[in-house]
Amino acid sequence: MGEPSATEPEQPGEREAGEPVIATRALTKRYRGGQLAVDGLDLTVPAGSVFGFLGPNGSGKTTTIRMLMGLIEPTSGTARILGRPMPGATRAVLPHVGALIEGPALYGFLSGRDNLLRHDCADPAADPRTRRARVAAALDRVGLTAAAGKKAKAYSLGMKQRLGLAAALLQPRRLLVLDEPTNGLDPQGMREIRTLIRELASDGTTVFLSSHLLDEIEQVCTHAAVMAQGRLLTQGPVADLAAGARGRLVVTTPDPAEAARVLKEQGVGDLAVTGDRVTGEVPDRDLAEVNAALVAAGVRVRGFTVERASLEDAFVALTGEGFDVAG
Ligand SMILES: Nc1ncnc2c1ncn2[C@@H]1O[C@H](COP(=O)(O)OP(=O)(O)OP(=O)(O)O)[C@@H](O)[C@H]1O
Repeated sequence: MGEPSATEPEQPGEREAGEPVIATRALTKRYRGGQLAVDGLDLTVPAGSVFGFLGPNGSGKTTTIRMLMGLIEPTSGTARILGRPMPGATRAVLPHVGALIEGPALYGFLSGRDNLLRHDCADPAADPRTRRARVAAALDRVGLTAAAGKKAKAYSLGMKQRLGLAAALLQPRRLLVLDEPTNGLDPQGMREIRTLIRELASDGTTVFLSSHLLDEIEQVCTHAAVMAQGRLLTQGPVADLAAGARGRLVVTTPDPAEAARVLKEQGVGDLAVTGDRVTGEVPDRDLAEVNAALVAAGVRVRGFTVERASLEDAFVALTGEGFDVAG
């Protein structure tokens, strides 16, 4: 690790409470072949957040993560992690960052425990005197203590992923960067990893995870950024992003045809009738008046609500198209 200068703190970012854990300005990557993979990205990841980096395949998530971790140089723009510039401060920053990128590198013929011991040996910052205890604690953390003696090749995909997370947790971390941590897992494996992420976050670790799964982001993340074709569409608290898209008015009634007619008169657009449910865009006028108009027209109203918009609604509103997760 380099000598700290008079102007740079030795512990990255600790001086600046409240400073974002990740901040990029106009971060751009054009690959040699000419492909503009990331285009002018301004990303702000608050300390303590579980930050979902969402986008379809090919939208530039992995390229961004590789720039953040100092694995590739940006074409232009800047990235700061824990208040320090990347890739310049890579050696000072990375000991505080646990990463799981493109699946864990494991030796199948070694046990889970021996994989972690080996991994820790390769880390020059790791203290050999505390190695066994740290490996045991990391195995415990991810629920692999009972399977620690099994060869890694006998592990399920979910167990391998958890072992990869354990490797990232051998040291106390201020930031965890996880690239598609549930990719390829069955629903049970996904649940386990999501639970683990929530637990890690509740200890105060900032977690930055990429995903192409909208519901995953809604379930585990406090904040999110949405990427499409290398560009940032939006970022912020998940609740705000979803609220940015308007919900839908839902009227439940045994008189759906008459209800649809009245709602149309009341200025409700994009009406759809399915069984006893009539849905439409939330109109600009007072909903009490809309409801009163239904009742005045003799429509028997069983239910009258505005369904909360999901992150998917927000995405559709932003892009004008569905969120295609194929591939
Ligand atoms: N090494 C490379 N050289 C040239 N082009 C690349 C390279 N790596 C990625 N790309 C291209 O850059 C774009 C963004 O890719 P990237 O892998 O960052 O997206 P992603 O959102 O992480 O997608 P995925 O989830 O499929 O990994 C894609 O068009 C991809 O083909």
